[in-house]
Amino acid sequence: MTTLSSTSLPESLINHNFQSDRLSCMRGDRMLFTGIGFQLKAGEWLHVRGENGVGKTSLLRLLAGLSKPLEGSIDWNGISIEADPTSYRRELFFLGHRDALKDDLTAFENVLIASALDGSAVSQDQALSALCRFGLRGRELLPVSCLSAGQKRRVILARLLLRKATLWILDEPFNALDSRAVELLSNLIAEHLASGGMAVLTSHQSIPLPNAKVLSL
Ligand SMILES: Nc1ncnc2c1ncn2[C@@H]1O[C@H](COP(=O)(O)OP(=O)(O)OP(=O)(O)O)[C@@H](O)[C@H]1O
Repeated sequence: MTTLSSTSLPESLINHNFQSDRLSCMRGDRMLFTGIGFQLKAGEWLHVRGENGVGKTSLLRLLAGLSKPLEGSIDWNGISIEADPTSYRRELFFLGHRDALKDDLTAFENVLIASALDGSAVSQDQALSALCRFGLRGRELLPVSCLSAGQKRRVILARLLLRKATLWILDEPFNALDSRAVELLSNLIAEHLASGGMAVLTSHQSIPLPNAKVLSL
């Protein structure tokens, strides 16, 4: 297995650290999990695995700061994500189950608006080239409502390409993708990790990426 040399990373990334300790989560009257802990450093990723309904999405929503744990801590660079949620969100890209696209806008408009809201200045050329990289040439000016499930997913992945986030939290990112798009996304995640990024993914499939840590719920 390849390991990242800390000397090959920019100074600003070497000390990045994402960590949780003793997390527990309750949904309805059911305790989904207790005592969950992990630590990720620059270039590492966490594969969250488990059967349907075990709590993977619930865990990712906690890690993204979208809901609160019953107990336990989640720290980004040694600081609780609750203490400075704005800085944390700037470093984060979260891909949930739902596509989070505006159906009446085009793929191109969706990418431009999402990037503006993220605070990343993206040019029209960059947006078009990201959509093309994900095979959407010729589809970029269609309303998203006219795209297939896999094409909608590809629009989100074009956003991922443009977003300069250090931590990617991706819930079932390979869902609805064909084999070409799976390869593109795998390459994109590999590039992200090689440049010192981190990722937390759920997937029922094995993912051939280096520097994996596995968390089985
Ligand atoms: N708001 C809620 N209220 C009550 N129960 C909930 C709520 N959200 C989730 N659950 C329950 O919590 C359990 C875990 O759901 P979750 O979506 O985290 O599972 P998962 O491991 O991601 O499943 P899958 O592999 O099917 O996507 C499920 O039984 C679900 O019905």
